[in-house]
Amino acid sequence: MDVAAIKVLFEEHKIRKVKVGGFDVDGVLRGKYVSLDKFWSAVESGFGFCDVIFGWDVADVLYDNAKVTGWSTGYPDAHATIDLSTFRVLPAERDTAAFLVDFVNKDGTAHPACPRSLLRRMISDAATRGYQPTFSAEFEFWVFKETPQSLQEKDFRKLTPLSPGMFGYSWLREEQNQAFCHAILDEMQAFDCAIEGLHTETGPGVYEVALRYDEALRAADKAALFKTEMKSLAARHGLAVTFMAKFNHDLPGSSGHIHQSLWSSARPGAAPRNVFFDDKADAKLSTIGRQYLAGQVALMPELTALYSPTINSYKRYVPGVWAPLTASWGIENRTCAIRAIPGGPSSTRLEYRQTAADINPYIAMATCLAAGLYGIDEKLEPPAPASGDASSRTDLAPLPRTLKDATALLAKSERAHKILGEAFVDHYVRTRDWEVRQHERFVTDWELRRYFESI
Ligand SMILES: NC(=O)CC[C@H](N)C(=O)O
Repeated sequence: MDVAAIKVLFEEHKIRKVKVGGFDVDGVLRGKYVSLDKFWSAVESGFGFCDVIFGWDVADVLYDNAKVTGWSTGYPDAHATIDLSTFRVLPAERDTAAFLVDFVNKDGTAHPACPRSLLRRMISDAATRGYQPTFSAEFEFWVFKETPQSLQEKDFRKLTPLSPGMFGYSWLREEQNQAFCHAILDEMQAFDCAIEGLHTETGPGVYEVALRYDEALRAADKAALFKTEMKSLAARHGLAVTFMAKFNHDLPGSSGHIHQSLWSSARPGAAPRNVFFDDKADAKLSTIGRQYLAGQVALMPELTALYSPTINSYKRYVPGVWAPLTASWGIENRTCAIRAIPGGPSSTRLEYRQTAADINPYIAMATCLAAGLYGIDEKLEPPAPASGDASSRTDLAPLPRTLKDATALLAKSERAHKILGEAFVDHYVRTRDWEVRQHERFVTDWELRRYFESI
């Protein structure tokens, strides 16, 4: 989209203000309002954005081990470039346009810690092999009758869910919360985050949304923006949502599954077709599809820290709640980390099920793509598809069960460094190492309840 097209859109929507933002390593959208004058000059030549957004953690505490920025560099500005094609109007601020930015170095190369730039690089790696990745995300999230203040006051405990009881696919609960459900569907459509399906999952106040598929960068934008915008939308309804992987040990976790296929044109100018589809193959999955799948299965344990980024991600990995425990795949098998979905020429695809709602969509999608392309490059053959409960199989590689173990595997993975780039993986490992250390020193309420009196 060029400047002239944006000017027409600004006229049409009577835009008076602009908000620009970029996603950090934890998938948090960091942004600000800018005046129209500032916006137009930034469109021309970019603008400065303090690089502390890559120097602090999810709670704005400064890393003690980062190399990309820090006290030693003085936290200078990173250079941000506005992606005009991400134009949106904010649902609750109808005169305010929103744009996403990419972070770049002074020489124009991508900033090593910028997740959106990482995904761009993987998409361009796919393009050099002739493939266009088509992705989508689905998220489960829990909704509470709480506000940001009440969450703090209650210390995140004894929260009131939007609705009581276990009631999956509940026609009733949706009707009882109709204003909220309609707002999700209508506002997300208007915000270019179109939803294919919305339903209650099993648990008090838990919903699942399937976002419509799109070209990978746009799919990641939609996933990341959905999570951000959902929090604002809920607040306007007097509600709060969480995308934690596991907010309560007694209830199911929240998935963040990623649907994937690669598309390619047989010759220049021809319409692209889904190269995962082969009508004659098992599960309709072509050789390219099998190789892509094999790459993801082979690299799954060592890339887990990228797919499961928080301490909490690993609490979801328990038996009996459809969260995978092994590096496995199966045909229409929801106990596996990857579900092959045999469909028609356009719908045959892979569902990556290891990931939870706490993913940074850019990093998770970039990692899926990098691992899949690795499988194609190496012409890997996947293991036999798992049937029955793949989580209880002891012959399949287990997934790491803590962020500490997953980070150690990632740190020593030569393949991860090769396919995702030294600079990004080095920075990412540092951030996860920090996260582990932050957690290790913390005394939890579980410890107090268990040991305080009795030990
Ligand atoms: N929708 C589902 O397949 C359930 C997923 C499950 N809640 C998980 O954490 O992975």
